[in-house]
Amino acid sequence: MQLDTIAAISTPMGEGAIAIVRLSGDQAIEIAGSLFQGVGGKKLTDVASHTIHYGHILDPKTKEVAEEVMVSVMKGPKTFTKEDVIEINCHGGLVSVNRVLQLVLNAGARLAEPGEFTKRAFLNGRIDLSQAEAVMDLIRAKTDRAMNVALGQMDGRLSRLIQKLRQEILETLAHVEVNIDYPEYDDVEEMTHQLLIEKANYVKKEIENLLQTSQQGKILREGLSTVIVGRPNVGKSSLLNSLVQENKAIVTDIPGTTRDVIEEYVNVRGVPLRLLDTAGIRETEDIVERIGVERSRQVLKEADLILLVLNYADELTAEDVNIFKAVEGMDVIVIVNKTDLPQKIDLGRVKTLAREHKLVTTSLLEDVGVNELEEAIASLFFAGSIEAGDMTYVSNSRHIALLNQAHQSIEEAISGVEAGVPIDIVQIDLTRTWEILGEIIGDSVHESLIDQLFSQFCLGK
Ligand SMILES: Nc1nc2c(c(=O)[nH]1)N(C=O)[C@@H](CNc1ccc(C(=O)N[C@@H](CCC(=O)O)C(=O)O)cc1)CN2
Ligand SMILES: Nc1nc2c(ncn2[C@@H]2O[C@H](COP(=O)(O)OP(=O)(O)OP(=O)(O)O)[C@@H](O)[C@H]2O)c(=O)[nH]1
Ligand SMILES: [Mg+2]
Repeated sequence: MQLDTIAAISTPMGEGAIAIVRLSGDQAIEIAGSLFQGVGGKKLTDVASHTIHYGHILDPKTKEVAEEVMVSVMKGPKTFTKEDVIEINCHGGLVSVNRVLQLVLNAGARLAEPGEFTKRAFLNGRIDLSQAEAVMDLIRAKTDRAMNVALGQMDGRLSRLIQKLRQEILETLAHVEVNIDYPEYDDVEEMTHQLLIEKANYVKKEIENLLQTSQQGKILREGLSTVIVGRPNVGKSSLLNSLVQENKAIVTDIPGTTRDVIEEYVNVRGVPLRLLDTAGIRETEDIVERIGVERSRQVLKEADLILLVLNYADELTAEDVNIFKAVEGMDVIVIVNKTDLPQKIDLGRVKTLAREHKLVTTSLLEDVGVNELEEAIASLFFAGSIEAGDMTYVSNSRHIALLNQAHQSIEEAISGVEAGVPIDIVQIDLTRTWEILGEIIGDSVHESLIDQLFSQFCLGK
């Protein structure tokens, strides 16, 4: 594929030890060579591939030294984009790296769009779409486990599975075709039906298995949305601080301290949590606090896990009971906090209200019970099973949506065969399933979708 030469800063925009301007395309080496002055006059166009060279970038107009650099020269196709790639390693700092980028653009490169390097890796056949999406997940991974899922997908784990299923469908279609072409055998119709049902059920089951990993996959990717709720002053913000092991949320003895929802990511025994501290729920005249309480109620609805905090040193109130009602049917851990103070709460009643939910007592002030709470969170979710390293997880909502569609169309094919629908109609459903699965790996996707996906990447990636 013939594409123009692109360039961008591939390191974060800020102060760093080193910053990289990356170029990719036919003209990459020539453009960099026109600006580079190496030791002893060596030319980038003459050097061996996959070598790095010390020298200076000169402004061609003034002949002045713009930067002291190391330049990597990598000739395609053994590069990330499969094109010629140049990486100019500059001193960190925005001015220097921007100056080099400007010179590179003046010398004939075009500023890359966000994700355009990875898009080229895709267009040139190095990676498929689900692998490219994994690159993005990798950058955004917030925990080790999320990163491992992304690495697995980048490695093509999901792609291989999808390809296997597509191959299965293709072979089935071919088989059916042959049977139709030789209808002189008596039992051909019977055999075709049986084969179709068998194969389609296999594919359906595999799709279901994948979809089953999607909840955990999504949790690994985005973190388990965990909302801390409770009346004012029970210790919700103290709990957030204790779990993230930092004073992120303001804690005071004034009820109504937290007004807005506070969000923090934390890894609790390998379970990635997106932890949300909320304003204490109560009736209030204070306008700001009231908005806060309303927000608390809203985030509650989208939670995967509720940490419901009660005060050990206070009697249960109607508000506490209301909060129990608001979280009915959700995954809840009940935390009775402030056990260092004299007991006023009726624990028997708490147990009745908590029903099957886990109950943990804590004194956040004295750091008691936090271990038990972490244990409860971990056991509630992965039950250790996530450790199984070579699982394939589906975590991307685009993939999940496509798998659901594929599942529906394969079901239609199966019920079609069972209802005695003509084979050519069934073939259409199977072909459709094959196409939908292809969209996951980018085999049959529209260009606008590809553009949209890659535009979500960082600039320079
Ligand atoms: N400096 C730098 N670091 C980087 C990248 C980069 O582009 N530049 N990457 C960019 O995201 C990642 C590494 N990803 C890469 C993937 C494949 C190839 C590559 O050239 N593969 C060839 C050659 C392998 C070989 O030497 O045999 C190939 O598979 O054909 C390079 C980088 C992370 N670190
Ligand atoms: N004695 C005791 N005090 C605690 C404990 N946990 C928290 N506190 C104190 O209780 C007060 C309220 O704690 P916060 O964490 O701000 O409570 P909150 O639920 O976030 O309160 P709002 O944001 O107002 O809803 C603070 O003075 C904390 O230091 C505990 O286990 N024991
Ligand atoms: Mg608070």
